[in-house]
Amino acid sequence: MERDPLFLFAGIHFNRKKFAGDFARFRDNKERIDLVENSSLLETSAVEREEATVPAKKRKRKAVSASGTVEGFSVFKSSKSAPTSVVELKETDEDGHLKGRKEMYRQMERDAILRKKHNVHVSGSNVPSPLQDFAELRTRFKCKSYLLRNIAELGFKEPTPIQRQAIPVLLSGRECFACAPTGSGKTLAFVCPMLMKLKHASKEGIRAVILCPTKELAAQTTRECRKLARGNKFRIKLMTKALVTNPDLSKLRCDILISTPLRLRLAIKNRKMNLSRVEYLVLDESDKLFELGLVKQIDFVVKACSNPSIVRSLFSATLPDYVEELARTIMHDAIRVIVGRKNTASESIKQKLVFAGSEEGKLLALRQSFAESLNPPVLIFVQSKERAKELYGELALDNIRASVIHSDLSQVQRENAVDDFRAGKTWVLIATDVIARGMDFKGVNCVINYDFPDSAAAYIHRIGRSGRAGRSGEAITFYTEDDIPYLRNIANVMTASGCEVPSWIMALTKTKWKKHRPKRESISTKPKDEIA
Ligand SMILES: Nc1ncnc2c1ncn2[C@@H]1O[C@H](COP(=O)(O)OP(=O)(O)OP(=O)(O)O)[C@@H](O)[C@H]1O
Repeated sequence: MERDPLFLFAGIHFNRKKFAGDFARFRDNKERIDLVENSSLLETSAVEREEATVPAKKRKRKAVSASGTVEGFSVFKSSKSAPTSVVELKETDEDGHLKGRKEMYRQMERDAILRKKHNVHVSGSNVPSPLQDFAELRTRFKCKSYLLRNIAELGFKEPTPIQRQAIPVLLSGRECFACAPTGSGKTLAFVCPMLMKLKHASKEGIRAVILCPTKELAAQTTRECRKLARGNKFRIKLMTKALVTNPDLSKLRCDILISTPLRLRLAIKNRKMNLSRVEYLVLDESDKLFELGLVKQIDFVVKACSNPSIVRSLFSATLPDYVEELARTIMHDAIRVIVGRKNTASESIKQKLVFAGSEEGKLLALRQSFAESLNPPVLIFVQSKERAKELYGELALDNIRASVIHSDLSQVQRENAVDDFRAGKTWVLIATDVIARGMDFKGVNCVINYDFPDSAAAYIHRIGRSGRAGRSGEAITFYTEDDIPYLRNIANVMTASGCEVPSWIMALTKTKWKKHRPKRESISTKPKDEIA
């Protein structure tokens, strides 16, 4: 009887003596690679196991699309990557060969244990070993001391789970799509290997590009990049409005460029920006970038990054199936890294649903919370800029130190709102979804969804502004009658991250989520013409 190779390598309990016969079948190098592949499959999560059991028909369809192209999006396909083995079999003679194989199995076991400990699930062939610690960056990958020093100065003692696995994947030249909870250090997971791969500043043009869905996030990522690159002479540039109006960007001296897709597209199209030397491309918040409206711009940028040895990666806290399927078909031999369960909220956030009855009820509940228990800084999300202005007006009446951010404000005003909140000058920041993704406000104690989010992903990203980097946080979501059909969707996210939900909510039928932005009564208690 053929034994399932997965069975052979079931983690640390493998009994080599008992299965010596099976063992002998795995002699040559080709099989060694198969085994490494299989062992990585072993570590897949329950979610991935579910995928393995999808009906054959579905799987067949996937297989077909994996070899074909996605309509209007075929640009990722040209990439080459050099598969890298974690354990090199150095010995060539028979004894040495055996010794090498033994060491390889031991390493596979160690990798499996480490991944299990940190809840890391991988799939793809020949997955590099996760990092034990940051020191391994030097011993295994010859990381320069400036970077290790900067990591230490930022107070990072241990790599986070996504950093443990995604960094070696990218350093091995493999493409990667990664999904890890909000606030779990994804930025370092892609910036660190990027700095290591680029090695030093060069005059050869743009060599790395990071795409972010919003200007605020692009600015934040630029700052983080610069902090990590301190002591090296990399030119790290943010694609600002001023830069994009420069008539000729063909000679821009820049190693790393961080931009939103729209600005970068303009720069390529109208300002002769040349991305043909880009070796490293990151799509941060990739599911947002793949949303309708942005996908054309992404396609344009990715095509412009025509270097055949480019390494591309996708990072997000939410990775819907359609983005994953797209990524599967367009990336070359990519490794998938998932921390925890896909599309769940960070477990360090205490989540609560509050029935507010009406719009009036929400304002009352908010005022009451401020009076009784709310511990600033607090971030409040509403569904539109009009409502942000209205709520800001109301909180001003209560003398609460609040600021507001929405798309009607100038870039400077938006930056000031974020900076004031960061610096503690304001305690409450009222926002639309413009800052729901990626923004890292370290000490946010509570996120209030004043208006119910319009999707599960929006919920996960919004509440993920608190409970970051292992800190605890709180999230309160107000709902009214209008929101009840969608309650169950949020409740599912809550239970998946360990929060309790009343049983009547779990008994509601799940509604297929359309963008849920009902027309809501005005928040304002002031006459209309007095609202700023
Ligand atoms: N190894 C580490 N140890 C401790 N803190 C870390 C480590 N790596 C990153 N951080 C900190 O964790 C916080 C969150 O990191 P980051 O913004 O990269 O999260 P993220 O996973 O990208 O979140 P989001 O999905 O919301 O964009 C930051 O304040 C960062 O400085």
